[in-house]
Amino acid sequence: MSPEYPLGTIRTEQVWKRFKADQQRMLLRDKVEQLTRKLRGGRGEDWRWALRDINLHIEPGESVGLIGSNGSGKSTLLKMLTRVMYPYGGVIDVRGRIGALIEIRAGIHPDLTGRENIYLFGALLGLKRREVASRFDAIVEFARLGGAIDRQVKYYSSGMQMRLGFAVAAYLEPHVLLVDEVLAVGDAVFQQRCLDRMREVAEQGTTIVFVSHDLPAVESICRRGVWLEQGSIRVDAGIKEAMSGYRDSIEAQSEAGGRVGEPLQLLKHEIVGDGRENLTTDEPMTVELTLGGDYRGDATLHLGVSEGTSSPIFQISHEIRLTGEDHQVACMIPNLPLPRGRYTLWAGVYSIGKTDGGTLMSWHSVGQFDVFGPMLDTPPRAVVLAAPVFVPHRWEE
Ligand SMILES: Nc1ncnc2c1ncn2[C@@H]1O[C@H](COP(=O)(O)OP(=O)(O)OP(=O)(O)O)[C@@H](O)[C@H]1O
Repeated sequence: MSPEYPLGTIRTEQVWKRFKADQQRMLLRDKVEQLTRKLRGGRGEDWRWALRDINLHIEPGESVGLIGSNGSGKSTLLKMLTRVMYPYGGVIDVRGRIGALIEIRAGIHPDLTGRENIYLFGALLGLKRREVASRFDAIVEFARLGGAIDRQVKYYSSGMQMRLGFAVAAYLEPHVLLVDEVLAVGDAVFQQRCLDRMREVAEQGTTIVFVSHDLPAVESICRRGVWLEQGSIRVDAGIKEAMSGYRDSIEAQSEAGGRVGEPLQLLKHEIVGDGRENLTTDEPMTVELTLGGDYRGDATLHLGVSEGTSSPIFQISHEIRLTGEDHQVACMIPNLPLPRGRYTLWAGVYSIGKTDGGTLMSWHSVGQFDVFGPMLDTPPRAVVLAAPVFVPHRWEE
């Protein structure tokens, strides 16, 4: 790369990465194919592309969320940015000091104490001892390690190791901060503090690349979203646009989920408000369903509501008796606890019984609906709401 790119720049040009298929997880069919290739004089090796032609230009100070389903290549890309792995082809250049938390134990030496690890890491980043010393207290304080700082890291719990790893990565003032899923190891309060710290370092001009399946957390930190699908960049856009495309694709996949051949089908559904009008926050909502199928017996019907993603905000259940005829059932919620927005309704039916308990209609998204009413109040920075529930309330002073 030419030296004119400033510190904090990340550039990847036509990056490809492949792995040998995991021998242990290889299906018999793959094995037969591999042997056939060998017999025909081929190399007999089975490669899978984990990343295909990745071109990313990230400017200093940008905060980028890498999203995508399991196995789409997010961690592999992050590992290559930290130079833990090298590409098969293409060029990767990350300018400046890199702080990375990509695996709980990455970069942490178990035989050294927490203190020694902090100084070692600082030295590896090219910081002077004095520079590390001036940040030392902040690291220990953030990681809540107290007296354990002079204990060997091998005696730390995984939560303590993660806290040390994050504090070191985020407080030694890297030009680029790379964070993978690992935050999930910490408790909810610590996760909030990490998100808050990431926001702070972003504001100070550090470039951030954040990988997580916790979409609200990614949305609260990142301005730009890169959605990876089967090793390729599917969308590289503003975080809202990238998220909404990714969420739609999760929903489409679950709607397309193989329900053909199940004993029950959802023939009709309707979601209506009071007097069959629009749905409004804190007003009634009625869900009417017609189930078809010749199953006879007792079953549990589950309904759920999610906001875009596949994790419902709430879920309610009801026992029903199926007679083999079309079955109509309605559920009324007197005070809809949802603020203004677009939501997805989910449904599933499972039989009750000693001998034949099982899936009659698997859990899947049924349709979307809009709620009119107040917007949710904006929380303070880096506070991630697990779900947007409207709580009726009144203030007095
Ligand atoms: N060391 C490895 N050896 C063989 N295959 C690997 C290796 N690391 C990753 N892969 C494969 O590369 C692909 C991409 O994996 P990667 O872990 O980067 O995906 P991911 O998007 O981070 O997934 P997740 O969300 O589950 O963490 C997967 O098919 C995975 O099985």
